[in-house]
Amino acid sequence: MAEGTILKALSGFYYVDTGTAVVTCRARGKFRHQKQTPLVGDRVVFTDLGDGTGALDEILPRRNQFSRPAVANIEMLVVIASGAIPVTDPFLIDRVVSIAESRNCEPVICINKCDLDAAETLYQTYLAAGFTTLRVSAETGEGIDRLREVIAGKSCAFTGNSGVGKSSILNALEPDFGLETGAVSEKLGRGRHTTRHVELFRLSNGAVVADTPGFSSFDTELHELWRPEDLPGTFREFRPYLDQCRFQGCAHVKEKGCAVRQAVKEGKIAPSRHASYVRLYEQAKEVPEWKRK
Ligand SMILES: Nc1nc2c(ncn2[C@@H]2O[C@H](COP(=O)(O)OP(=O)(O)OP(=O)(O)O)[C@@H](O)[C@H]2O)c(=O)[nH]1
Ligand SMILES: [Zn+2]
Repeated sequence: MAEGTILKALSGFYYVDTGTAVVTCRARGKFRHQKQTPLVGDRVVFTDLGDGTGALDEILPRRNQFSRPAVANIEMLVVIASGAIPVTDPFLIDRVVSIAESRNCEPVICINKCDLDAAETLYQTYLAAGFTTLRVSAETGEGIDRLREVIAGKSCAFTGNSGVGKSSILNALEPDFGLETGAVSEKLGRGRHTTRHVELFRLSNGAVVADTPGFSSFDTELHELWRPEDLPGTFREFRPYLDQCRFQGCAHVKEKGCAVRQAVKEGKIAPSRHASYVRLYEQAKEVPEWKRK
C-alpha cells in the first residue's frame, strides 16, 4: 500500500502523486457502490501495481471539499482582486472569503495590477480585518516573491473575478504554466475554461496550486451555503463582538444594541464588510431549510 495525492482525474483515471512519481490509478468498485467519488486534492491509499498503474483503496479524511470546482483539501484560497480594469466589487471578495472561512480554508487577499492602481481602500479594509493582504503586479513582477512565500508548501486555489489576472499571476509565479491570458481569453470567451478539468500543479516551492482559471468565483450553490446563524462567524473581525450584543440571537443587521453595528460606527469594522454581511444574510434567510445540504 502506498499513499499519495490525486493531482488530476480524467476519464476514470486518477493521477496520484506520491512525491517521487505519479501513478495512474483506477478506483475500485467499492467507491461506486458507496457512492463515493475521489476528488482532485484527495489524499489516498492505493495499491501500486509496479508498472506505473495502481488501484485506489481508500480516501483519507478530508479537511474540506468544494463542488465547483470539484476539489478537496484546499488549505489556502488566494482571492485575487484589482483596483483597475476591472475594479473588484468587495462583495465578491467577501462572499468567497466567507465560503473559505466556513470550510477551514485560509483566505489570502491578493491585490493585483498595482502598477495601475494601489487600491488603497481594498488594501486597508482586508489588512484591518485581519487577513494576509498582498499587493502584486503580474505585469512588473512586484510582490510576486512575497506571494510565493505566502503559499509555499500549501495546497491552494486561486479565485477572482474575470480579467483580474489569475492566469497572469500563475504564469508570473511559474513561467512553466504558460496559461493563456487576456486577448486569447476574450476571443474564445468563457468556453475556454468551462470544459477544462481541475488539475493540481506542484510549484518549485512545494506549493500545490489548483489550476482553476475561468471560474469567476469559487462558487457553490446558494443552498449549500451557511445558515443565517452560521454567517457571523465567517466574518473574522466580527468575532470579538458577537457575544456583546444586547439581545441574544441578534442578527447584526439593524438590531438595537448591536455590538457589531457599534463597531462599524466606531470605525473598527469596515462598512463595506458589514454591507456584504447584510447582503449574504438576506440571501441565506431566503433559502428554505429543505434545500440545505
Ligand atoms: N497592467 C496590468 N495588467 C495586468 C496585470 N495582470 C494581468 N493583467 C492583464 O489583465 C488581463 C487579464 O488577465 P488574465 O490573467 O487573463 O486574467 P484572468 O483573471 O485569468 O481572467 P479570466 O481567465 O477571464 O478569469 C490581461 O490583458 C493581462 O495582461 C497587472 O498586474 N498589471
Ligand atoms: Zn448584533
